[in-house]
Amino acid sequence: MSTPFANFQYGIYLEGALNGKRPSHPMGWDALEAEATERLAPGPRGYLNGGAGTEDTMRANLEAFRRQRIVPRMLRDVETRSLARRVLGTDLPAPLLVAPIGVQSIVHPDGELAVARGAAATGIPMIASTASSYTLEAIAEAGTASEAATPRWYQLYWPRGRELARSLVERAEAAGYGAIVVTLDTWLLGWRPRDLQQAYLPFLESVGIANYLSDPVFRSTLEKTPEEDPMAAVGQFVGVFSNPTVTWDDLAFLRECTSLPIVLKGILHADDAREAAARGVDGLIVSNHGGRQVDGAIGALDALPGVVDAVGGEVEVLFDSGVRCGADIFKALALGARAVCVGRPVMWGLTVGGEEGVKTVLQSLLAELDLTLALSGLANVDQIDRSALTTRP
Ligand SMILES: Cc1cc2nc3c(=O)[nH]c(=O)nc-3n(C[C@H](O)[C@H](O)[C@H](O)COP(=O)(O)O)c2cc1C
Ligand SMILES: CCCCC(=O)C(=O)O
Repeated sequence: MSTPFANFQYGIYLEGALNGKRPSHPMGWDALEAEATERLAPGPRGYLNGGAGTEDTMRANLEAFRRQRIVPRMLRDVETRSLARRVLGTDLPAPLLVAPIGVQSIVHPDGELAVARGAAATGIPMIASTASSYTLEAIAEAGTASEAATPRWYQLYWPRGRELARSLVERAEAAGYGAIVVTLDTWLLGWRPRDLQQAYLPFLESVGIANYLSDPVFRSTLEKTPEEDPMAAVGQFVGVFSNPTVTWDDLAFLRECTSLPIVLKGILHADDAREAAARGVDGLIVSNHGGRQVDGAIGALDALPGVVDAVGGEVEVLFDSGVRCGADIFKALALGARAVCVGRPVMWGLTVGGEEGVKTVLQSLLAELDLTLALSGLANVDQIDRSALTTRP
């Protein structure tokens, strides 16, 4: 049986030919970005599209993909194909997830609820951010309304105060999230000139703090309820959302809090990957946060092979930062990623078309990946390896 994503594009051609019906949003990745960018108000636009400092690392993420080129093989019977892959003990329809992105209601009022629904419709797991505009419980419910089987993961910003960390993790486990993704690269927000220029930070408008306002431990630290004094709650959030004192030794505490797989997001150095493996974590995400944190940092794809070589056999290595099309997913898989997370393109789909836009972006990525696989002479994702690529100087 061929992949469930095969021939997605023929459906679009047919709709156009038979019914004169064109897709409601752009089908080219650059056009999608351009349309979303045009629609957004300056504050959210800068927040979504911007990076740290000179944005050198944000560009390096894209350039790293352009340096890798696929060398297709021929005459290999690619009629029967599969994108399916088991990731952290769960069978996924494809090695693809939606990266954790906070404050999604700044681009569309339905925010994470629309992403949860759009992702569930394709079977692709969403990683819900701690800094979401809706509570983690509401996001879980939105994601199960249509397709009960789609897994979801929870991304933790490790806060100041272990009891708050425990509370968030226990809530996520109770709400059916299947893994805890701890983000390591954002103990402090990076230097982001586009946001500084506009004095724009969504949290100051109370966006992205729903999980805190609904948390009994967080609420117990406030003198007045958030309903009585919203700005005091925002101030408290800014003070506790992330905890730069956390070290490797603290991971043992997290392990005590949950039996779910633990994934560390933001690993770039092979020695950190080895340390993570030695501490018994289940997975890593090679990521530089989309170039939003350390300007001048290595392009994420350039860091991937070193991390895979260091620990690929012991720990599942996932990837994000700079994925813009099906070929990019293929390239990251070829360099050893077990699965790939897509970030900004999903937000552009959300901006342009809400739930439908998210669904279209994910379906398009899957269809493109399937076609890239087949046209490269491969029948399933396990056959993608480094021999499929050549490096352009
Ligand atoms: C607007 C925005 C918000 C983000 N919020 C979070 C977040 O709350 N938690 C997190 O771990 N990463 C967050 N990230 C980083 C993404 O998970 C991911 O690493 C990044 O988007 C990858 O870069 P790309 O989208 O350019 O491919 C955010 C990224 C963007 C663009
Ligand atoms: C509290 C920070 C959440 C958003 C984030 O991670 C980003 O803007 O990159």
